[in-house]
Amino acid sequence: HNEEAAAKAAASVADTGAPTIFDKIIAKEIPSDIIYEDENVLAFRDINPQAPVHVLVIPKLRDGLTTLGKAEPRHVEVLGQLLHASKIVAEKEGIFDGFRVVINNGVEACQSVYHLHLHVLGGRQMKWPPG
Ligand SMILES: CCNC(=O)OC[C@H]1O[C@@H](n2cnc3c(=O)[nH]c(N)nc32)[C@H](O)[C@@H]1O
Repeated sequence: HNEEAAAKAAASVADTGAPTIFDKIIAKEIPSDIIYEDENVLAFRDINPQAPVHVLVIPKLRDGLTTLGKAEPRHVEVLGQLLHASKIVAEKEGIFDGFRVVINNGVEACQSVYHLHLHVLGGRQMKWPPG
């Protein structure tokens, strides 16, 4: 029970709505290996890949979307755009026949950057259940 309380406390501290490193990537203030970009979405390689292909797909305008848990009806369009962009990334990366899309929500899910992002993973045999 203590673990749960600690995780909840950590999540509340982590999810402050403060700017994140992803703002600098969106603004092209720091470099990233961009795989796909349109008006609303940016997809770039993860700096610490957990598979041969590991790409992050994020909304360019955060609009309160620090985590999936903060999604509101006004976010439905961009949530769909993120999923569609994930499919485009899988096609571009040649992993269409085997890819995983992961959203980590909160500290217990190991979310570390509080700007909603989808992980597109592939290029190796995945396991189930995930850890
Ligand atoms: C651990 C999963 N939970 C999570 O929250 O994922 C956040 C993801 O963002 C990645 N990342 C962090 N900083 C940077 C950065 O400056 N550049 C890039 N290209 N990726 C970054 C990190 O490796 C992690 O997989």
